Amino acid sequence: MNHFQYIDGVLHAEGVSIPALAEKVGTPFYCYSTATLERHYKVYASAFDGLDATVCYAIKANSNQAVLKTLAKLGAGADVVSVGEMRRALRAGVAPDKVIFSGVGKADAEMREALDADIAQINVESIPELEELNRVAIDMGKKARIAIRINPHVDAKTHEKIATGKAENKFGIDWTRAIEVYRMAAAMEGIDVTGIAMHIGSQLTDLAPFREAFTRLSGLVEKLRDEGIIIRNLDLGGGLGIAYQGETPPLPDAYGQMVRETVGHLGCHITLEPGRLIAGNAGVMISRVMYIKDGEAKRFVILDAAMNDLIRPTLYNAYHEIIPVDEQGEKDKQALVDVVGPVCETGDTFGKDRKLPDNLQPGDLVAVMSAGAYGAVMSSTYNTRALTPEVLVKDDAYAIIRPRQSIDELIGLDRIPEWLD
Ligand SMILES: Cc1ncc(COP(=O)(O)O)c(C=O)c1O
Ligand SMILES: N[C@@H](CCCC[NH3+])C(=O)O
Repeated sequence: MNHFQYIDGVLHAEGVSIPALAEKVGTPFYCYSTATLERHYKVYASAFDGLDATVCYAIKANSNQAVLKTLAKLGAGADVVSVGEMRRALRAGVAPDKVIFSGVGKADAEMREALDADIAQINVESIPELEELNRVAIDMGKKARIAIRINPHVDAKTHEKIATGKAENKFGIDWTRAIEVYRMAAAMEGIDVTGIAMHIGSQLTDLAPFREAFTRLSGLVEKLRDEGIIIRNLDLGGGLGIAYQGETPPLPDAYGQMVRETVGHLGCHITLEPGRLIAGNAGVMISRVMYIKDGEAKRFVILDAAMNDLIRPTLYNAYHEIIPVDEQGEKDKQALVDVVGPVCETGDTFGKDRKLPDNLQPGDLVAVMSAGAYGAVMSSTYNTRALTPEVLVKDDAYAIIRPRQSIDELIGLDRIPEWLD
């Protein structure tokens, strides 16, 4: 069930009217549905029923404290990639033993804080990082529980900027060198080898690359066992895609079945790190039309949101459906327009040749759909535009979970060196 739908002629988020919300919050803003977040988490988690598995939500997708708390209350763990994200997860109430620290380059201070917090596992991505973690752990008189992230050299068949499992990608240790690096890690005083990790990319719409990668992973675990290196935790990463433009990605149940088939026999604890699947379709970005400009070649709909608010179309040529908040407008869609923002870049375009109503007016609201993941978290203040506010709805209630930043506050962050005074 979709929790963003037309009720009495206007788009609602659960029981909350979007135009009413826009009046109160101003535009643009992000709006998330609690019911959708919860449903996605539960559907995903239940795909692993009967397995010894933990769902560690990849908080990079949407790390607002209120979103994290919503998921933490359902029992979600967290996959974090910086000390900032780790603090967010712990502050939102995620238990430390359900926190996994991923990422290609962790600083000493981040390793120390992670060891102090006694989180479940640190995923190591290179030999130098392993050596550094060993040094830090010995210095602290601790043993770091680690997994080594393996790059399986599998093409995830996704956008090149979000594929992570190919030989030319910076992520993980080549699977061909895995045994050698595990031997090295097993001999280190400050390291406790507990797991193996993999994440081959994001927005995958086919199970085949996962199946290939996990089969390779399973072979590695068996080889490591032969060497006397016991792997207790398999971290399978995230990556399952969502529908942005009619894609039909596999459902979580089919993914869960494939996990059972490829690695179920190993008897390991399994960690999963979904991000987009949980948050993507649980959020929309609401924006107001500022101007309609009829150019010689095109009609442009100029929104008050821009690439700084939602970078995905600019960065990945990503498709986000754009719909009028007024239902009659949705029925009358016929004009082909380019939907753009006010930022001074040609790439500040949310969609080209999109169908919107002919009579769309300045002041009308539109919703940019599927914007709950990698939306607000990737926003910036480019063109000295304040960060976009975020709103969470639950039934008929709403809460502003990140207020609109004032522009003066933003400018006030700069410091003038004394020689300019
Ligand atoms: C290590 C790791 N885990 C999990 C994720 C979450 O991916 P997704 O949002 O595609 O589920 C990412 C991002 O791609 C990642 O790098
Ligand atoms: N930011 C990307 C996903 C990156 C996944 C992180 N490893 C997107 O918006 O599609």
